[in-house]
Amino acid sequence: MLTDPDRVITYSPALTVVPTYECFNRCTYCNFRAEPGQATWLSRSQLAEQLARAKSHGLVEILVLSGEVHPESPRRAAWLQHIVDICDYALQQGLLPHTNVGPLSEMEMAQLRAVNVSMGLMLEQMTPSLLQTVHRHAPSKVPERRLAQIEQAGRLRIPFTTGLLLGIGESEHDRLETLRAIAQSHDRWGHIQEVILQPHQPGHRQQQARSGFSAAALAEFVKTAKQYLPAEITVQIPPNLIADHQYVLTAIANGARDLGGLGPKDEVNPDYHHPTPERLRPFLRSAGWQLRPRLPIYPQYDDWLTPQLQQRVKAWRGRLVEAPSPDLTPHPSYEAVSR
Ligand SMILES: O=c1nc2n(C[C@H](O)[C@H](O)[C@H](O)CO)c3cc(O)ccc3cc-2c(=O)[nH]1
Ligand SMILES: C[C@H]1O[C@@H](n2cnc3c(N)ncnc32)[C@H](O)[C@@H]1O
Ligand code: MET
Ligand code: SF4
Repeated sequence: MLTDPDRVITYSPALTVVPTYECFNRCTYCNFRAEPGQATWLSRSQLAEQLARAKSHGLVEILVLSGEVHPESPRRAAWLQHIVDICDYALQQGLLPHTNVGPLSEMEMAQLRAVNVSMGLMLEQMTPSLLQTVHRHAPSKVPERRLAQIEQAGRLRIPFTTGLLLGIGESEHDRLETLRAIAQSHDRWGHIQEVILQPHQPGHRQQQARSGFSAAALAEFVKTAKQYLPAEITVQIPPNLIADHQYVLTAIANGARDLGGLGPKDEVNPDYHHPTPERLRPFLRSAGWQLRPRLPIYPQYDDWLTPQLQQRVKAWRGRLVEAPSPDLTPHPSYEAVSR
């Protein structure tokens, strides 16, 4: 098939799996968390059911997103093991896990490395001023701590996704500092495959409703991100958080090339449905862009993985090459599953 590689926009057919919603942090913008002790952990039968559904819909990535147990809690080890078990089971089912569960010790991260094809942690923003506001009760969001995580991932050679949460009280200058920190870490380790520009959008569950980050400002910020980040890092934007889809095209014109995980439910922002690839494809095509599924690991990192994981990834790359989209097109009932 002849396609201009410069006119391709990617997404990852993904299902988000949540080990637990309980979280000891209280980010004021969060629509996800439950009080520690007040949420059950995902059971094996629930997981089995979700993964079966993911497979029937042609999804490939299992995005493991979790609330967090305090690093010093006696329940921390069980929490980590629960996450490892989920990734393990997803691999057994032929799916590819990507875990983003907050800061991890070096041992914890090394353990997850063996069962993930890539991992992630949003840097959010580097300015410590947010520790007085949205992150006042969120020890996991200490910027130096998160930056140290990104460094740790580089040392462990883990293909990594990070990003900025925009519109949580940071200044324009703060955003540049955050981009610079990511660029510097990548210069040291070369491990950042993509950077998510995540516009904060208010949901119905959050503690403090501030207004969302505008679609126009996001599209404009893509330009800045492209200036500050190394060219090989892909800029990702979430189409469900961009109310007016014309701005998706503006963001693409400004350098965004990926639409992130598209799946039946956005667990982080349940008030905002993902558009289906079927809906996005003709819309992008009319502007001259081809929408294509990708794996949660970018090809340049395949040889960083253990031989076992490389084998899994290779099997999927074969399928992606042979059948760029029909094979991965979600089932027609996809929209019906939303919410
Ligand atoms: O891979 C990631 N995807 C993130 N996603 C997107 C995710 O890829 C998917 O859009 C769905 O959640 C998949 O069902 C977010 C979506 C939101 O609405 C808000 C925040 C995030 C944050 C992440 C993230 O940190 N890592
Ligand atoms: C998993 C990631 O989700 C992001 N996140 C959390 N809450 C929201 C929200 N209301 N809007 C947008 N992004 C959010 C944070 O950046 C976190 O790190
Ligand atoms: N708790 C993790 C973080 O904030 C990931 C999920 S957030 C909904 O980084
Ligand atoms: S954003 Fe993540 S760390 Fe913050 S409260 Fe929600 S689940 Fe916890």
